[in-house]
Amino acid sequence: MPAVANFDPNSKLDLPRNVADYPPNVWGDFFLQYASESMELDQSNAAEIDSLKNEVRNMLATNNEKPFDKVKFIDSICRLGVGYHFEHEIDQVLQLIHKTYVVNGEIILDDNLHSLAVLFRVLRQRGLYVSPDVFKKFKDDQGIFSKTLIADVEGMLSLYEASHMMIHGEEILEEALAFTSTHLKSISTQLSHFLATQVKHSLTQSLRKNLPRLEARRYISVYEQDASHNVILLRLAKLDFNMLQSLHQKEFGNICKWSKELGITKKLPYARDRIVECCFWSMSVYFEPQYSQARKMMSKVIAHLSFIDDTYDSYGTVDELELFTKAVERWDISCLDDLPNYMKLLYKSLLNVYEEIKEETIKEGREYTLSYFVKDFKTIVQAYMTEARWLDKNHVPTIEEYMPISKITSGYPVLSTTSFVGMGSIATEDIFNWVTNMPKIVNGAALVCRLNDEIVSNEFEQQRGHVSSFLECYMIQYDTNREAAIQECEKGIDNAWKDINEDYLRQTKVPLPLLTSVINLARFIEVYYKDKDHYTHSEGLMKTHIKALIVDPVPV
Ligand SMILES: CC(C)=CCC/C(C)=C/COP(=O)(O)OP(=O)(O)O
Repeated sequence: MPAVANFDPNSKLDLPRNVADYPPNVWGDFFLQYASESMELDQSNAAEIDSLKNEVRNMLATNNEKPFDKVKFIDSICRLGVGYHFEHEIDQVLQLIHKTYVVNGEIILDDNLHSLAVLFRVLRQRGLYVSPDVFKKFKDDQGIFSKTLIADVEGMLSLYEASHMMIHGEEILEEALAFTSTHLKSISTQLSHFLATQVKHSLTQSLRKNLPRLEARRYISVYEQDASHNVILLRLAKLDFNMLQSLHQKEFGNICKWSKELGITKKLPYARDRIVECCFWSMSVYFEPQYSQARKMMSKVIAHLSFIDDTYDSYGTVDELELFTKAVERWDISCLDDLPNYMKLLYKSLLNVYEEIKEETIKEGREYTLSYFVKDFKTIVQAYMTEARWLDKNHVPTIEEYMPISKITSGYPVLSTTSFVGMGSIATEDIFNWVTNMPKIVNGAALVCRLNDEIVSNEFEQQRGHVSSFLECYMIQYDTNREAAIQECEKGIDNAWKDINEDYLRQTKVPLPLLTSVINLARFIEVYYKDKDHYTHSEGLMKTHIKALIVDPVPV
């Protein structure tokens, strides 16, 4: 039995515990250097940023440009990560374009494939419906996409990116995705290094499924190499990126300091020590300065979910877990006495985080958010308990039993709700009612999380005792093999994205920033649970990305 199994002198030593052999934390105390009392934005370039913002705002307001040029300019602004400064202006321009050039969903403007595909994607990204029939004219007499398009790499790439906005029943976008993926892959060896890099990147990480801040970091250098780039916009993107980065650094520093003082990772050595990655998770949900406080709360909640997940998945015995579940159901500090020592620590710390959240929401007059948060938190802990009981009894659930529970234990329903707690008055009580009743977009994000996690984590988890995964349940229920089960997962993920896109388009009562938070949760999974679980194995891609986004400034 691994050494950590007996770390708590008051826990029962003779009990079998499924301790996982998690890799250590890869950051140590690195971020402590950035801890800071003052959370003011760095003012050194503030005046220049303001003046650049004004110039870009004026460019957005001029009416003498062709609609396609305007849309491409807006696309660059958004990809460069500075769209949040111009939400109102961008909205006005796109609403007007939609009103003028889209009739009954059909785009009535004409241009080449690249321009039409960018227009299609940009409008849908704003939640404005446009029909994909605009791409029909690029098909030949046999009804398939014309081979002549293969030479148009820019058009193919744009059609590929546009196809990821697909909703259910859009056959033409399915065909577009298959066509562009196949041909972009096969021609990539014949392209210039610059173009081949763009193609390769898009094929592994489409724009729709990529995190905005990662895209900004990458696109700044792509845009810079485009001879026709807008110098003002580029300079704004660079300065703004670095200004926000220094805020993120302070936030990471402060949370690391809090975690070190709390000392919980030392006291719960069976759990993953991933505080930096938890900060990165919440920074991926929203990066804008107005969500600094929201990130702080969310990082702490993610950290606790991670400890609790490891307690249920690995160290806790089923009897101890029953006690912890009851304590969470009662949500009262008096439950502390019922718990074994190591759980006391976790429970107390969880309630402290809750008190902090409560204080903040009371300050904002938004206490109504709290009951929704607590309800979702209880639900996830009860679902963890169901999984622990299954494991204890060696019960292999049917897919019908497994999916509703495992969508909850993906953590994404409670994290969607948590993300809204810090988003201010746009997240009204009606919206909390909506988000906590598993709307399609949250269900989709939970599925993206659960099914991707199943594909990449299954073997590592089954080495120790772990509740049966989707793959096992499916293989047993349908008497089939692993490949078929993985295929079913992939199909589920594709469908989940269509649900996400559909709900995103159809929601008129939910402001886009809220929907974007949920999409960003799904995107995080698409990046960090793709080829492996980079949260648990955080030394590779995860570390490289954290370094690029939080540590290394963009050269200016
Ligand atoms: C989204 C949330 C809740 C983040 C907190 C950290 C966490 C539990 C990650 C998933 O771990 P895992 O891959 O071990 O998940 P599971 O145990 O569900 O397979």
